[in-house]
Amino acid sequence: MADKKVSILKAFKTIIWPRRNLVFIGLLLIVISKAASFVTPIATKYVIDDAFANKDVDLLKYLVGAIMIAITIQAATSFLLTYILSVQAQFLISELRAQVQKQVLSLPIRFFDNTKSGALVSRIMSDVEGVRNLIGTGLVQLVGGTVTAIVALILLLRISVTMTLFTLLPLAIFGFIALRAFKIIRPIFRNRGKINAEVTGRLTETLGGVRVIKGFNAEAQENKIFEVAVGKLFENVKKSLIATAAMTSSATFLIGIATTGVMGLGGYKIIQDELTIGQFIEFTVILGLMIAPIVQMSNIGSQLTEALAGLDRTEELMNQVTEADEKNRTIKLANIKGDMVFKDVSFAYEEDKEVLHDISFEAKSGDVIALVGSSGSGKSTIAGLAATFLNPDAGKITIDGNDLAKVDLTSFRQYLGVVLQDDFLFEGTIKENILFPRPNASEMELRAAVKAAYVDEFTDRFDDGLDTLIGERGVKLSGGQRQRIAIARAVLANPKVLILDEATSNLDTESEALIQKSLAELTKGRTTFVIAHRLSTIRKANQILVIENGRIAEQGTHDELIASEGRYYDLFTYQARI
Ligand SMILES: Nc1ncnc2c1ncn2[C@@H]1O[C@H](COP(=O)(O)OP(=O)(O)OP(=O)(O)O)[C@@H](O)[C@H]1O
Repeated sequence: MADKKVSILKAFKTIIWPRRNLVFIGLLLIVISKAASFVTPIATKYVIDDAFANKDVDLLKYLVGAIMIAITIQAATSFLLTYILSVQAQFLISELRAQVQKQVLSLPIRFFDNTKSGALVSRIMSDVEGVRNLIGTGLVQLVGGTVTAIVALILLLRISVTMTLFTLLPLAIFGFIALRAFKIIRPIFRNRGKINAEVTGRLTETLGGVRVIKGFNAEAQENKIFEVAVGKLFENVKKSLIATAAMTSSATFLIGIATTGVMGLGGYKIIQDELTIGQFIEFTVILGLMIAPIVQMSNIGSQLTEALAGLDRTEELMNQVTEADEKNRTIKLANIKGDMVFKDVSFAYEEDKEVLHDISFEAKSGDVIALVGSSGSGKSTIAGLAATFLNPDAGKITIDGNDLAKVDLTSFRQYLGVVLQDDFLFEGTIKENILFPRPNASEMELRAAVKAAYVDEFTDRFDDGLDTLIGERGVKLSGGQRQRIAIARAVLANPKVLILDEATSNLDTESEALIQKSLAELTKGRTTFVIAHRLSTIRKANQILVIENGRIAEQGTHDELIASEGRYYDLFTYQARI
């Protein structure tokens, strides 16, 4: 998968061809600009050989005028070139970023379990930047440069065949070296993106987990890991620098040889009266016009290489199967009641390591299903399946009789709500965080949600109330307060199916009581799967599933399970004791 490369042809088809008009204008501009660049050397020859020799002031005026016009054209075209192409390239970069971000968000949860978020940030932000060189001035320069080199070559041959042939040999050697160097440089660039993503990924994690790092006094270890990672990055940059430097210096050396040869050979021809001084100067300047693009090629070549390497990685990401790609998801739910049935459901995260076995139960609309059991028994996995974050490997989950594996995800998830343990709050105001699932909810709905979750109990004490900023730039909230915001958010979303992962952290009794009340409010009339830690929640549940090693060990209401004095009874009496 990693070796699949974006070919120049493909990049041409998908990126350049759709913008052919702009690229064509770019090419036209570069041809005009390059054509204008020949005016100076040719005019110089006439200045020296004719105007000076014949003391022809009129010719001099005419030639100086021509040079002035040519220079103006060059300046204008180069400005337009950058303006048109670079702006278009940046526009394309923003478009691509948006596309990649969209793609990333449409990937299944399992993808995120295995990918560092920092790495994804780098994929979205940096990898697409390479197209700047494809659509921007890079490619046009390359084409323009090649055309210039060919025209220059013809002009040089017309001035002196021997001198031209003499310069071609070192240039051919350089071309050969450059081609070899690109082969070496491309994988280095490919790798750089990968290393960069790794480093950013680790760094994001380090900063996010700073409490754990400090708490375990693990700074030194973390520094070491980071040092090794940046070291790898350095090695990569060093390699590409060396390869580029070798190319540039061989260019300097070989061009030096060519120029020296021209000087010697040309000087000899002047002495022999086979060449005029004007022609000699014309030759030297035109030679410059031919060499410049060839040397530039090394630069542009590595830019294009980088662009293609970035696109390789983008392409890899774009080829990942998204949730929406699942073709069998054809049932669009228009409205749901919320009856959910698990029938013989099995699931494995990794092949041959089944973590859920033959899970069967029914959740009637509005029921609260409490999932209890020891750590790692499979409670979150069941909740993940109910939320369509995971798909069963065997068996079936139905919603109102429809196979959940065939249901269009958006149509189901609009009726889904989640309140997770460490619920995610964004930087912004409390109000924005509550409105997050339904930004256009009315003020009344907002108020109702705020009341139901007892958020006003603490926001009333803030000067800015619901408009108080939270997060890095605002107030810090307690665990209980954060939970209440998450609950208000879920109330506002008004889901039919609710996944609730109760926080295990102990809250003070007052906060606990408020959360109890708000949860009772939230679960009313919704099919709720709750990974339950609170006895009060469990007691009130319509059905308790005791999960052990991926199986339902016991199933029933609190009273039933207590009466049967089984696993639940043990768990309950143990918890009640402490
Ligand atoms: N993303 C994953 N990839 C591979 N294995 C996983 C993944 N997530 C969970 N598991 C495994 O699946 C099993 C069930 O995990 P699950 O998270 O459902 O348990 P749980 O009952 O919710 O545990 P806890 O109460 O500790 O949260 C565990 O053995 C766990 O190691």
